[in-house]
Order: sequence, then C-alpha cells, then structure tokens
Amino acid sequence: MTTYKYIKDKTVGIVGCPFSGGQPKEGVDEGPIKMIEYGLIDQLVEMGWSVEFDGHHKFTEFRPAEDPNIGKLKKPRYVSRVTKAVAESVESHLKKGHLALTLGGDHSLALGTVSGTFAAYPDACLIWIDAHADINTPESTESGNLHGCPVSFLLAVDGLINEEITEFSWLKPRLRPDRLVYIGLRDVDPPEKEILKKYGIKAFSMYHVDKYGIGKVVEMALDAVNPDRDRPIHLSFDVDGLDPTVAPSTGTPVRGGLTFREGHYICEAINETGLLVSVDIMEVNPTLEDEVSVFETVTVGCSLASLCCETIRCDAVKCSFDI
Ligand SMILES: NC(=[NH2+])NCCC[C@H](N)C(=O)O
Repeated sequence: MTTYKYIKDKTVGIVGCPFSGGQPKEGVDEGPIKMIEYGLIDQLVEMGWSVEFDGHHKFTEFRPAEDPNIGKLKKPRYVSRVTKAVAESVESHLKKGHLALTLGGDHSLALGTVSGTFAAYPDACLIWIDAHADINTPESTESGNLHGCPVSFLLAVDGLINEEITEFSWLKPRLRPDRLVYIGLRDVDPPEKEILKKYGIKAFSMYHVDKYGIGKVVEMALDAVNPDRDRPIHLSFDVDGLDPTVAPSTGTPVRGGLTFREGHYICEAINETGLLVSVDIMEVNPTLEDEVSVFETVTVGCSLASLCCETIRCDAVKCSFDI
C-alpha cells in the first residue's frame, strides 16, 4: 500500500476534458467520455479511492466566433481559454489535497494541467511519457498544432510568452528545464532536438528503454528531476507513448513504443513513490479505428490511470512470497 505524502483522504478529482482543438482530428474529445463510460470511476472506488467528478467540462462555451491563426498557431484563442479553465480545475483539486486525474483530449491540455499543478505545488517536477517531445515553439512548429507545443510554453522557451502571443498571458511559465524528464521519445522534430539540447533537458528515448530496461529508466528519470524523492510529481501520459499495437486509436501513432507492461510499470513505479499529485491520460481517440482497437485503447487509458492509483503488482508479488 502506498503512503501518499501530498494526497489527503485518498480522494481523486477527475477533470474530464473533451477537447480536440489542439490538433486537427476530431474524436479525441470523446476519449474522456468513453473512459468514464468504461467504468474508470468504479475501478478507482474498488481500489479504495473516493472520487470527485462533477461531469465533463463543457468547452464549447469557450469557442470564439473567430479564431484566426497567430503566426502558424492554429486555434490559439480556443486552446488558451480551455486550458486556462483546466488549470483552474486542477489547481482547485490539488489545493483540496486531491490527486488530480485529467482525462483528455489532446495534449495541448497539458498547458492547463501542468500550469494548475505548478500553481499549487511550485516545487513539483514533470514526467512526460510520449512518442513526441511536444516542445515546438510558435516559430519551429510545422503543423501549427498546439498539441505539439505545450512544453515550450510551460518552460517559456526563448522567452516565449511575449507581446505577440498575449492570448496566453495568463500562463505563468513555472516549469524549469531541470524539473522535466521524458520517457518514450521516438519522433522528435529537428528543432525540438535543438531545444532539448540547448536547455539540457533529460530525455529517455525508446533506445534507452531497450538499453537499460524500464525499471532503470524510471529510476534514472526520478534521479534527474527528484533526486531526494521529496518533490510532488506530475505525470503526463500521452497514450501514443505506448506502441500502436497496445494503443492503436490515437491521432499520431509511432511504431516502436512502450509495451503494455512498460507503460503500466511507469505508473506503478511513480505511484509507489507516494509523491504523485497530478496525472494526465491524453490522446485517446475512440473514433479512429475498428471496435476492437478502440476498446483496447480506451481500456488501456483506464488501466494506466488505475495503476497510477495503486501498485497492484507489488502487493501480488509480496503476497506470493508470504505464502
Ligand atoms: N501530442 C501529440 N500527439 N503531439 C504530436 C506532435 C507532432 C509534431 N511534432 C507536431 O508538432 O505537430
């Protein structure tokens, strides 16, 4: 049983974010709806958690009548307004001592979730599980999709939040490069590689997962951002970090990803630290594939979220030794 340092009364606050505005494929807004329909709340309750969930956010009210590109960035006003509301929800759960569990939706939502976490816990660190680095700047992005950019805004790469992008002036870039670590990368754009290098950001690609094994990689990732194991942890998990054979129904799949167990191990191991305060499960898009693939992707999203809340494997092993 994990002892939680920052969570009171084992309560999880679910922030349901049906949002697809950070990328062009519709359907990712149905991810959180399907994860709840599939029974995620019951899974958490069975594990002894109290769940606070007031229904999904209704983001359509934030959609501006007109939202022309700013430079290359697509739907900047919509993304900004939505993520601001998400930041407030996450912060308010954290201030009540809840574990904040955000269900996406596309990964631009991390502009909100990470902002909310750092507003409540300025000392936090961020573990980002993804095939992509999502650290493009408004200049470097080729797609203009904001789900490929959140990390550069959160870090204020090259002094990003400037006069030109006043739309995002609510966002306080509190993340520091030495508090961010990636696991699972395998599709990083050339300018993103430059940014990672320039800021000395620690990244464990699939090469490192193969070389060292997932157990060692998680330990090294924690050593990098949380050496004394005392900082609150935000885990932002894009299901495309998993191999497409495991999570096929996602907008930007990339072959050669984390296995089912590697993905779940990350959640278990981070849970075991007792330091987890905020979790994102992102980019589940239940409209892109056949029924079986959709089922696999939605259920894997639910089980990742559940294992962030309990290290079941560890108890089972202990139990078998006890017998
Ligand atoms: N969250 C994601 N799925 N991001 C994919 C980003 C792909 C590409 N690097 C881009 O900036 O458009």
